[in-house]
Amino acid sequence: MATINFGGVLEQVVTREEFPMEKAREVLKNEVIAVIGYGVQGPGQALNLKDNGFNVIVGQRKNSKTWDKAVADGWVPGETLFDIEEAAQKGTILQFLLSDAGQITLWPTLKQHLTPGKALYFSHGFGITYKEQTGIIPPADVDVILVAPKGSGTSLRRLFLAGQGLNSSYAIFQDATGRAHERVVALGIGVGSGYLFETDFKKEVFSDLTGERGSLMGCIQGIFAAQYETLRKNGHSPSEAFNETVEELTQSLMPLVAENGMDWMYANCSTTAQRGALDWWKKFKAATQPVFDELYASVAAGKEAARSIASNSTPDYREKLNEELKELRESEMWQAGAAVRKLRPNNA
Ligand SMILES: NC(=O)C1=CN([C@@H]2O[C@H](COP(=O)(O)OP(=O)(O)OC[C@H]3O[C@@H](n4cnc5c(N)ncnc54)[C@H](O)[C@@H]3O)[C@@H](O)[C@H]2O)C=CC1
Ligand SMILES: CC(=O)[C@](C)(O)C(=O)O
Ligand SMILES: [Mg+2]
Ligand SMILES: [Mg+2]
Repeated sequence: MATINFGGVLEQVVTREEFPMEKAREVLKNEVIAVIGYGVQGPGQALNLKDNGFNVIVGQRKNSKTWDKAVADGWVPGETLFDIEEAAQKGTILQFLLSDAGQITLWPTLKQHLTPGKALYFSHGFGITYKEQTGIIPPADVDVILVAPKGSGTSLRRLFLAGQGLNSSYAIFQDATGRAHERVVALGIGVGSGYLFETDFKKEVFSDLTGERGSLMGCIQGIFAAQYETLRKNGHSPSEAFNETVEELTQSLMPLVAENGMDWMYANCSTTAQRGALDWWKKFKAATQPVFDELYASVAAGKEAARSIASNSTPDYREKLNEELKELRESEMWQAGAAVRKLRPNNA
């Protein structure tokens, strides 16, 4: 473990330098890693593990779209692709990568295959932390571990193919074999993490649910929509409003933030912009702080979990989500966005 100073707080991280791929392969050489579920994280993690030389099989419902996707990705039925039960029986490490709601349905089946010494692996603290709601209570004689890539499974795969890596957190909920630590770190390196930072199941799910509802996904759409509306109300055209709200941010300014931080992005803008941004960010912070505190409380109380389980357990949940996504896509702002994207020189 390397000790790294994160803004004045010392934390332990695991990097690829100190835990190289050869070591990970050595640790897991006698394991069969069964990736259960082939949605977004499933493909990213399974393909990265396979390409990194691990022994991987995939478990997925037969006669489903994702079964066909697994076949198209090169998994061979009867050799490396099985129905969920068969994969769970063959695996020594079961990577439970169904949707959080799907995990509840499948748990009674999966549990039967968690024989002593196996490891149960999650990419989210959800099932374990909200056990009153999920009923997921693992037997005492298996390891229970977590590697949570901090990003989409799609990005995990893309970054791997580009020779880079996504950061992940890792946690141990139960160490039955004495090998939980080496198993979880080896898996974290194997799925393509750039480095791993330590957490626990509860902290992982509380921060993750806050982040995706907050600044990563929910809040950002909210502030885009609010600023766009103000500009439109005041007579600005859709192209002007979209450029000044989204396009400039994603194309020009966020890459600078990613590269070297907020002050660097500010420093590369005009002194006029810097003056205004330095004055106004505190006002926006004060306005949104109560909403973030409300959000965190809702996550901690299990209300966000309850809502997600209830809405993702209905048979038509996918259609309903697609309808809501369509509404977003067809809003004037994102239609303006589609037109703006087409005009980018590299798309033209
Ligand atoms: N989407 C992402 O990139 C990220 C996901 N995670 C976590 O990884 C885990 C997997 O998430 P996703 O890949 O997004 O899942 P997903 O929502 O794409 O579903 C994964 C698979 O579960 C199957 N499934 C759903 N309900 C089922 C049921 N009742 N019976 C059998 N199969 C069922 C689906 O067909 C799909 O193949 C979750 O715990 C999630 O919170 C963590 C980080 C990022
Ligand atoms: C991609 C990710 O990390 C999220 C947003 O937390 C998720 O998909 O659940
Ligand atoms: Mg996340
Ligand atoms: Mg999440």
